[in-house]
Amino acid sequence: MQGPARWGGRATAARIEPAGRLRHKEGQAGGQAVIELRQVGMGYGGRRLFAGLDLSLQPGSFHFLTGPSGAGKTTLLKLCYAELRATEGQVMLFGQDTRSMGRDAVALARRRIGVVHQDCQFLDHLPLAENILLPLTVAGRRAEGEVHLPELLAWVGLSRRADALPPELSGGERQRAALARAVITGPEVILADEPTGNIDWDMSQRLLTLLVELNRMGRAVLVATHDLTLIRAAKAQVAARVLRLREGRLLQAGADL
Ligand SMILES: Nc1ncnc2c1ncn2[C@@H]1O[C@H](COP(=O)(O)OP(=O)(O)OP(=O)(O)O)[C@@H](O)[C@H]1O
Repeated sequence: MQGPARWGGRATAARIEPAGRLRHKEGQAGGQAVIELRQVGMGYGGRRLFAGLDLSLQPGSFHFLTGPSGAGKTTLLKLCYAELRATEGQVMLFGQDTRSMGRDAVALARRRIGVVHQDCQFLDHLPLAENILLPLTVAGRRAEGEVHLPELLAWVGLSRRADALPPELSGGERQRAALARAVITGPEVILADEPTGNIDWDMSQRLLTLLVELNRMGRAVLVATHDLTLIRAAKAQVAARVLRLREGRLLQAGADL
């Protein structure tokens, strides 16, 4: 595994952060949350999933979100990056209420959030490197990405797979590629939905380490996962808060985890 010592830790972190933003630390007194949900309610087709839900992600924080299948973890993540609009309450992105933001403002805020989706889809006809560059290509910032790409690929351990097509990748390689794609724009927040869903324990650990490293670089990280073993393993690496979504309520998990 490539650890911070091997690839240069913080110095490298600065280089894989093209946007050159941030360096907040968790616990900055009274600091503005990067994402905040206030009394949020959400449901589909008249069926309420949750209500009165509060969540505040501070810069530099690390949260796990757990809960039974169908509790609404993916839905909650989608609210956090304004993929969905809440049916009740306020969703604040970087201090702005999404209800009063136009489409462009929401799009700008979303660029500051990197998302690793549960199914991590790629364009199968494009090599891995192109897929990772895609968010910057679309934003007209491809050249910026090309400068950082070799180091980013090395960081996720995929230097030798740059030319591979997505269908040729293993599950763990896909997850790491998805993480690289999520961070190439230099987001301030990383939201990961079951990033270790289909990969073995060693690879889960490796992915966890990458997320912890991102967090040490100052990013807020929120990971939705069923995997309580992963959460327990993370405790040795990071001061993470564990939130449990269950029967429409979001609770801080106790010492039983
Ligand atoms: N677009 C949608 N339309 C209707 N119902 C939906 C939609 N998306 C999700 N649901 C339902 O909402 C509930 C919560 O789904 P969600 O995917 O958020 O849960 P989850 O906790 O992430 O589940 P899992 O752990 O299985 O991924 C489920 O019952 C799901 O079927």
